[in-house]
Amino acid sequence: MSTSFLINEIYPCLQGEGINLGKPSLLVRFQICNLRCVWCDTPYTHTFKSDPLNKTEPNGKQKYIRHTLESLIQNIQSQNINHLILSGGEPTLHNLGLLMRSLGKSFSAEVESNGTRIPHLQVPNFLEDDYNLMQWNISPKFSNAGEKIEPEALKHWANLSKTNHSIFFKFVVRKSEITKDISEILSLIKEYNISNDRVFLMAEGITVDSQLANIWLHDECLKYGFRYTPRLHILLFGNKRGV
Ligand SMILES: Nc1nc2[nH]cc(C(=O)O)c2c(=O)[nH]1
Ligand code: SF4
Ligand SMILES: [Mg+2]
Repeated sequence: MSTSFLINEIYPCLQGEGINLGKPSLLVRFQICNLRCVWCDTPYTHTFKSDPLNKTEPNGKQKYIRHTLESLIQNIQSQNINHLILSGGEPTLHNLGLLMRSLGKSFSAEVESNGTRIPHLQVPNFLEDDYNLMQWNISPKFSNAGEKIEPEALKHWANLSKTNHSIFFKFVVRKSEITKDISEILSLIKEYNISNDRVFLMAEGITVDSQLANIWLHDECLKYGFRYTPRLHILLFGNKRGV
């Protein structure tokens, strides 16, 4: 059976978060997630309340597309953008190694992952060398998301980050609970020996207001030596699909 990829949407955009903020990119959003964060901003990748069930169609036809490796590559190559954001859902539920090996060296990529999985142990055909084919933006979800971290998986990413300089950690925090969030993040990075320099803090929220007036976040980042990331697409467009 050939490998297939469940794709929710593909669109050009400027990377809105993290170390490549502002970089022209093609966002490839994979369907399915193994978590259920309370503040998830992309529930349409894995719940049946919104997308992918199209309520206007009698049989609730699903909106995501099952691509073969070949058709996904064709779609990506036709868009003339050579930097990919592989997001979701949880993209590591799909074979990203095979995808990037097949696309070849003219494409670069960064993965937006929740860090609960260990691809070379859990994804058939994901090779240890494949980690070097993309940057990894690992965003562990903890109590503020109503989720728990996967200790073995976080240990894996933390260990890999010692030798692989393209691994970053992005923690979503809330102004209303910043003391609790920071204290959990500090104990996580201590326990897993993650360097502060690899850590981004990002304010939770899908409204323009939630991304403004974040001096509190600036101050926390400066205090602990973390990096600050805004959410550019939310600042520019608010809560909108495809941006
Ligand atoms: N512009 C833009 N940049 C992004 N970076 C990560 C995104 C995501 O949804 O994971 C995202 C997104 O949805 N839009
Ligand atoms: S890991 Fe990401 S996509 Fe999955 S439920 Fe949490 S926020 Fe949503
Ligand atoms: Mg997102």
